[in-house]
Amino acid sequence: AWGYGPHDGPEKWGESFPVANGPRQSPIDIVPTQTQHDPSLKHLKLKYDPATAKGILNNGHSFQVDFTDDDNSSTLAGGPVTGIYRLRQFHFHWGSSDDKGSEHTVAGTKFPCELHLVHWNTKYPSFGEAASKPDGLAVVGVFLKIGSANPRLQKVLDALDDIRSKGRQTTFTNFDPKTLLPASLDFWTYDGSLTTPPLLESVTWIVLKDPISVSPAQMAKFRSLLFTPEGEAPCCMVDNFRPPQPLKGRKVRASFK
Ligand SMILES: NS(=O)(=O)c1cccc(NC(=O)NCCCCO)c1
Ligand SMILES: [Zn+2]
Repeated sequence: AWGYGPHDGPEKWGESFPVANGPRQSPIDIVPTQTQHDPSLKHLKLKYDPATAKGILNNGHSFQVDFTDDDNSSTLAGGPVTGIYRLRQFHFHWGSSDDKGSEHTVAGTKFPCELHLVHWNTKYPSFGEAASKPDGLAVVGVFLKIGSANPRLQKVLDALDDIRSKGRQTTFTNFDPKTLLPASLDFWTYDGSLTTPPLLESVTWIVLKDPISVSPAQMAKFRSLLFTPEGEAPCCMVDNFRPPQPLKGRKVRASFK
């Protein structure tokens, strides 16, 4: 199976997932001076019901907070998308040190961490179905920047003690992911893919321009997780990011001037 190490990491994924070298792979380096402001982009409409938060899981690649997605209680609309997309889960990617960790970069700048809020298009019957369609998914990316401790992250970080090893999960309820977003919803958008295998080219990326804060101590909590299941030699869950991929002629649009 795939991972982030020297033998199973991003440089090897193409052997099992040839789409790794496809025309719309993610992440990318966003170069603001080469983006185009698109005044026709609508504002992002995010409606999240805290009651849809269900659980938190260490899946061996990251950890994710899962939401019930059997109705339109938590949705994304507007922005670059047509129709209504349902929130499925959010997760993070981070580094072994504060100088790296994000998947998207901004004019070469790496952030220590990146949050992904994953939504699927309700024109399809399920996430699994949507994940194989070119307009199936919409992922909101949020950069985390080292600064003061972010109180909004604390409930998530406090739950990590219960899911240290791969396969561990616990209940995680009454949480509004909107509290994790920056004040401004200004964004860049482009057509891309999942950043992990199966690397499906089904994601409309919506990357917020403004970061949220995270403290060094909070970053240490992310790094206390393990890639490995209980009973195996422990391997710290760090550097679970794919590096930027070739743009291959794609345009990156900005919702702001
Ligand atoms: N990192 S991301 O592009 O936001 C993204 C979003 C939704 C799913 C995925 N990747 C997967 O679900 N991969 C299947 C196995 C992952 C862990 O079980 C990646
Ligand atoms: Zn991700």
